[in-house]
Amino acid sequence: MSISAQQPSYLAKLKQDGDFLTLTRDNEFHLQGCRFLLHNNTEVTVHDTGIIEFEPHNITNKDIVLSSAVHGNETAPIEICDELIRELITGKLTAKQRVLFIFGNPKSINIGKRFVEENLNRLFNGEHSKTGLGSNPERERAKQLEETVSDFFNRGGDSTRSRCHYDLHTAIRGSKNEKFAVYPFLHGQPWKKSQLQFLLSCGVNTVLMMKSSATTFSYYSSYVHGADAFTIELGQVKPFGENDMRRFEKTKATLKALISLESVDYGDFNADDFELFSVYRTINRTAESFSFSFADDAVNFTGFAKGDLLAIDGQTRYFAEVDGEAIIFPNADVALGQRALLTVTPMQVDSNFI
Ligand SMILES: O=C(O)CCC(=O)N[C@@H](CCC(=O)O)C(=O)O
Ligand SMILES: [Zn+2]
Repeated sequence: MSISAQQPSYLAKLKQDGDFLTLTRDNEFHLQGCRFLLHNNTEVTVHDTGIIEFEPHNITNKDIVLSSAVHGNETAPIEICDELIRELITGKLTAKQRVLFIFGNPKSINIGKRFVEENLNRLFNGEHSKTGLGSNPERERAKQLEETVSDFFNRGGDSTRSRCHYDLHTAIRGSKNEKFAVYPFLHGQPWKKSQLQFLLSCGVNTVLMMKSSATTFSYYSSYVHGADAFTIELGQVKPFGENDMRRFEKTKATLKALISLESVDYGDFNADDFELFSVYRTINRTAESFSFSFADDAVNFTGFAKGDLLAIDGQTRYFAEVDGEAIIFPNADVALGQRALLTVTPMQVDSNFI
């Protein structure tokens, strides 16, 4: 980002009301950057549309990335981040840690759709620049977001600092377990109980352990920057104004504490507090004719008996291979070659949790 010497015309209003979300929505593709100090000496940097950083004047030990609107119609996470940003700018909340907020896809917020041309959350980890398709705004945005996150973590300092990235989403379908997180593939590294405790404090007691690399934003931060990164599903997709914000109180309070305290105690780990799942397999859509055997309103975590038909992809029929194989993120409408379904089976805490 280039920050010009001349302060932008939006600055006085932004300082007064903290409404970075409206500013982002009014500038779908680009916003002049700027830097300013709050009364509490926090340095605020607007990097571009939808990208704002807070750097407190005190010594910090955490670098926190909070993203929302990677899918534009997933409004509850946007409303949560909007509130946190407003409170930081207006001084109601004081940052004690470095924090970078990202509204991923501003135009998709405005059209109320998951994406405009291409699913942004399939374009990370370099996928944005792979040959095949020409560029489009989502590919450019994925590249910019990777560069911004890299720059943010690198400026934070060495790897003794705690790096985290919570990518906030809501799911298309209802879910038996309303809130759940996806723990990206760690390539054999152990899963962290302290992160599960953080998630529990957010009201998230269900976690899926991925078994392979991905092109998602959370996998990128985990794999490339060693961050504790998760995709966090906070409920079901709803339009603005229709979210019951009482359902997000624990998440908001936990994020506020994370940002505004030097350290937070999330209590002792107790395996019984969690429902953990291991990804059993990923089913991609490869044919034009693709359908599921279950109803459009079948919820995430619905389990099937061994031998039950799950999906038909062209000539291929997929049957449940084990009793209790449960469906996550079924979506028959994805582009060819993309994930149409994840299935999971329960798992227990073992020695690979530290
Ligand atoms: O409900 C759905 O079908 C999708 C909800 C969603 O956007 N989930 C993320 C999960 C990303 C991950 O696997 O870490 C996505 O599909 O991008
Ligand atoms: Zn999403």
